Amino acid sequence: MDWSQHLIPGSSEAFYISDFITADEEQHLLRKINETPKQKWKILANRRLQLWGGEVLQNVLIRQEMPSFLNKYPDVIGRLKATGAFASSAHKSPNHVILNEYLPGQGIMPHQDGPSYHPVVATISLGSHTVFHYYRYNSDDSLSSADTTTSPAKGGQVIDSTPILSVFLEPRSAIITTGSLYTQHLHGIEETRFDTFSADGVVSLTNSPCKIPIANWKMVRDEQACMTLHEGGTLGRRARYSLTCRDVEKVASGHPLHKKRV
Ligand SMILES: O=C(O)CCC(=O)C(=O)O
Ligand SMILES: [Fe+2]
Repeated sequence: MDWSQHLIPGSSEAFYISDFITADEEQHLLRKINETPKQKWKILANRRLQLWGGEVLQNVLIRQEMPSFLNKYPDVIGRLKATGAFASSAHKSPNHVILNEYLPGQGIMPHQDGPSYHPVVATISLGSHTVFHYYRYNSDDSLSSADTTTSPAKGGQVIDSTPILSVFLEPRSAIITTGSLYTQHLHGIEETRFDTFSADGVVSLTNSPCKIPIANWKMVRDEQACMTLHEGGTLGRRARYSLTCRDVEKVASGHPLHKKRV
């Protein structure tokens, strides 16, 4: 993988790959996601999610088999492994996937992913674009916080509401976040039904008058998105499904792979 070609301008730790999966693969994944049994969904206050590869308990993965739509067709896991992004992680490959569903108007508050994972995350977007922001803490004395999968800032740390880096994620793209962008910063998606852009890749934030440059706007391929980013305009969000792929460094031994632990 020629990483320099995918490096997001303004960052040395985030990489954007458009069309990481094909439109046919995306349709297949969306169909499989729709067909998963209801009880596989975990219902949160403002979105639903599924866990694949197992559950993480006290930073340890209790393994379950990956579904074939993640490691056979399409072989998302193998393709991510082949990029080399996980070359220095414990298993040299993601072993855990969170599938998040965002209906229009849903998002995820700024948070850190916590210490269970090797500090590389690959996120694949399906079904809709979104705008993804990275934030920093305001104070220097910020403790490195989260001990769960997605916990908001804790312990009185103040988050700077102006993102340090903002990216446009097309359906079928992958974004790979590494290093201090993972370990020291937060990430989140605003809760909005529409994203409003002004010319040359600038997005309006929903909760403040701020306008923020989209760092990867010149890397976007989709024709309509490209035009909107160039000329300004509004893009409505559709239902987005994201695959957040990571390597949980500690894996419990001695548990049969196929049996779910209760
Ligand atoms: O949906 C996304 O793109 C981000 C999800 C996320 O940050 C998480 O699951 O920790
Ligand atoms: Fe996250």
